[in-house]
Amino acid sequence: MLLQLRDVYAGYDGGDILKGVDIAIAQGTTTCIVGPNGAGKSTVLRVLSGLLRPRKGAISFDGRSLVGLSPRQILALGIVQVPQSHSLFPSMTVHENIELGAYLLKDARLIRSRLQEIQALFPLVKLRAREKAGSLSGGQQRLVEFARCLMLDPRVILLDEPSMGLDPHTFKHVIETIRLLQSTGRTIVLVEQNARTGLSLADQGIVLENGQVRLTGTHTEVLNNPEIARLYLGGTLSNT
Ligand SMILES: Nc1ncnc2c1ncn2[C@@H]1O[C@H](COP(=O)(O)OP(=O)(O)OP(=O)(O)O)[C@@H](O)[C@H]1O
Repeated sequence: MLLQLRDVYAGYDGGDILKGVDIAIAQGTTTCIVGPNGAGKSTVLRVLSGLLRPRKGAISFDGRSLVGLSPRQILALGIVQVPQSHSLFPSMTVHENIELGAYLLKDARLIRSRLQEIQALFPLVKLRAREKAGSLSGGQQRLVEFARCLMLDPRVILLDEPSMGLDPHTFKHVIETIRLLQSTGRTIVLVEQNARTGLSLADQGIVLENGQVRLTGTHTEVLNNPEIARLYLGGTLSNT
């Protein structure tokens, strides 16, 4: 397994939010974590990115422990989180924003070649390179945020509720962008409120409830689990 959490306990001043979480993620797959508000989904991403140190338990990435590493060290190992929207600098150009994604890199040639790869994958990044990021549509800005994270050539991409607050058009754009990231063979860990959509993008589905993994399975196993369907995927999500 590329990424593994074993019996992880983590939380804030108020006590543990994650209470013995076990998650195993294979290289090149997409895992979607669903569950009710407050279940600890974002907290799982926080322990993976190093923003929150687990109180107990093990987290390993490609055979090495991540516990105790700083967010910067974890980033340098190739685990990046795409920030929730509005993280671009609107008065800077698209190109300048993309370049900021390379801030850990020193080698100008490497930066150039990464930029070319990203432009090939996201033609918009080249087409609109000189325009201010703030002049792009919401969906285009999200796309630039996703593209920017590729400057570090990450092995793992963490996405926290990428669909949150988006209009249907932008939402479609974001789903297409996630599919594009998947096509590059990246490992993706996705937390998604829109459980049906999130799970349909994923190889593996994880239902987190009250800081514990309630169910792990393929996305169809999770989608078809009668109890899960009733609790989390019921009528309200059926038309998304
Ligand atoms: N920085 C923080 N300090 C203290 N408590 C926090 C902090 N961040 C989150 N919490 C608490 O931890 C619990 C789990 O939060 P988390 O964000 O992981 O939930 P979630 O499953 O992602 O749900 P949501 O969809 O509501 O974000 C919540 O009760 C929340 O109030």
